[in-house]
Amino acid sequence: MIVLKLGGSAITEKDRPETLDGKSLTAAAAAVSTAFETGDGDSDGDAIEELVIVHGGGSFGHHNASEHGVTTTAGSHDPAAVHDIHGAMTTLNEFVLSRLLEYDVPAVPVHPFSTAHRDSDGDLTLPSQQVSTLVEEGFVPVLHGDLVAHAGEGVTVVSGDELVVDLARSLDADRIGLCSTVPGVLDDADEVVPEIASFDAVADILGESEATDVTGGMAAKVQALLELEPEASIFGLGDIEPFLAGDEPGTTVR
Ligand SMILES: Nc1ncnc2c1ncn2[C@@H]1O[C@H](COP(=O)(O)OP(=O)(O)OP(=O)(O)O)[C@@H](O)[C@H]1O
Ligand SMILES: C=C(C)CCOP(=O)(O)O
Repeated sequence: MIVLKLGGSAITEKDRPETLDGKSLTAAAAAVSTAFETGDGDSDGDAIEELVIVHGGGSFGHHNASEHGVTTTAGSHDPAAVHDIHGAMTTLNEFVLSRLLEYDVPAVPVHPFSTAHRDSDGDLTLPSQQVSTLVEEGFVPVLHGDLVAHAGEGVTVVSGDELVVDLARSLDADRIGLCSTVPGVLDDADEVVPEIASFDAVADILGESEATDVTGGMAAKVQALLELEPEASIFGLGDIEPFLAGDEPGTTVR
């Protein structure tokens, strides 16, 4: 079981509201298709059979959430905000799904707003039975960063990264990959840091996203991945194929 996140910064023009990066999305869909269908998808030469995709927001969702003052902790009770933010994410989800379908990946949508919630401490509950059943039935579920019902706050944002971590646990994933617009976590000299084992060791070089982002950029990503038992890789668009083939491109978070 592989959980792969297509970062919003990789598949959209993150600094231009609601603008897709069509070329990058096509490259991502082609790479997933190669691994899923052709038989050279993993190190044994077998096609990948169990894959869950999560995508982020990029220029869809973050701008809308920022305008409405909604973050992962600060909520809203305004139905217009819900339609605006969730609507932007489902629009992007439609783009992602149709591109994957064009490449014969059996992609189907799962919208976290309709299935997940947070309690008053902000802890997320994301039922995974629907996702695992879809996988068993041969589909590739495609979830996305979204809004979720949040006790005491109305609705708050759930990032794709948080969904990845939650799904990796509940689905007992073997491999976790986060594709972003950077080739990995970069040090002060813009070189890829090959391995991260503690947050303190890299806290000084980790920052937020350069574009509008309500979920914390690279720092939040690394922090979330360090909580996981299995290793996770952070890599750029060109490394989706090697990752799905069994390599550990970019930065490995252990
Ligand atoms: N040390 C670092 N190495 C690499 N990127 C960093 C670093 N510090 C901050 N960043 C920023 O983090 C961004 C990646 O995080 P971001 O949350 O934008 O990625 P994403 O998951 O692809 O997008 P989204 O959150 O929209 O899904 C990079 O584009 C860069 O601007
Ligand atoms: C801003 C929204 C609604 C989702 C953000 O998801 P992310 O891009 O994975 O952080």
